[in-house]
Amino acid sequence: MKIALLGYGKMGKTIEKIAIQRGHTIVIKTNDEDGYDITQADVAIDFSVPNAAFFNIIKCFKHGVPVISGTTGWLDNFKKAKALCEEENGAFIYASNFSLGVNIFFELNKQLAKMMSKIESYKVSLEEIHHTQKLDAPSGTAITLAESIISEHDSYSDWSLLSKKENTIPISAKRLDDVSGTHAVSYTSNTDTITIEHEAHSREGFALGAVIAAEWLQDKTGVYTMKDVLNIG
Ligand SMILES: NC(=O)C1=CN([C@@H]2O[C@H](COP(=O)(O)OP(=O)(O)OC[C@H]3O[C@@H](n4cnc5c(N)ncnc54)[C@H](O)[C@@H]3O)[C@@H](O)[C@H]2O)C=CC1
Ligand SMILES: O=C(O)C1=N[C@H](C(=O)O)C[C@H](O)C1
Repeated sequence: MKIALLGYGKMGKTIEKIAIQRGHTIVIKTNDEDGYDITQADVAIDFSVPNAAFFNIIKCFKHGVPVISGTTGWLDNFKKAKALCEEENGAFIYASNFSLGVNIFFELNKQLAKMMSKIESYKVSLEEIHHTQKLDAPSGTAITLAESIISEHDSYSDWSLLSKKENTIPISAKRLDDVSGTHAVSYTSNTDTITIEHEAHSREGFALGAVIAAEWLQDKTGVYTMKDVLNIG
């Protein structure tokens, strides 16, 4: 596959390594919004910055190039991107986290929230830890976890950074040197705490998931998720 890397930072470089190992060719690597011909690529992988992702994605739809996006912090425009994809008969996968481990963790989180919905004595909280260069907080993965809890648990209707309000899931976002990404969901009662946690050891799991998603999407049209790609849950 000929791959365009829209965003050639920490993730773009890791994806390049994994894509080449899997026999693909990188035909575009860019940190700019233009100055390249996207139609050279069979598929585009966008890991850029929050204010560039939407533009990069819709450019791919307009030129008939399937696109994977892992960029976080741009989801105010997600519904618009979905609608444009359908209008242009494009192909699109967005995931706040492409790693297999986190996608399994997403399913565990849903199951646990469903169980906990029946037990009033436990209160939920989320913690995410990332490297200090991260632009957005809370992380996209923490938002996905919180939204799943809200959909499964009767006591919660919103999330917020460090909220103490009833019905609102508090999220703590910490920034420490060199942390690839750690997410923990905790349920605390007066007597104990249950925690499920995912810790990424490097960026390779995210990158491998993104390349697998690109391989899967290549000949399709429509809007999909990692659940479709991995066939889990
Ligand atoms: N969904 C997932 O599995 C994961 C998502 N991410 C997200 O991916 C994004 C990128 O992460 P990193 O590579 O760590 O950041 P980074 O800061 O190392 O790389 C981003 C790159 O985008 C470039 N850029 C700026 N404007 C651009 C434009 N208009 N078009 C294309 N590129 C442009 C920057 O120059 C930079 O090189 C972040 O939003 C992060 O949260 C990161 C890891 C995993
Ligand atoms: O910026 C990062 O590094 C990461 N961002 C994603 C997020 O916001 O959830 C995924 C992963 O945790 C790494």
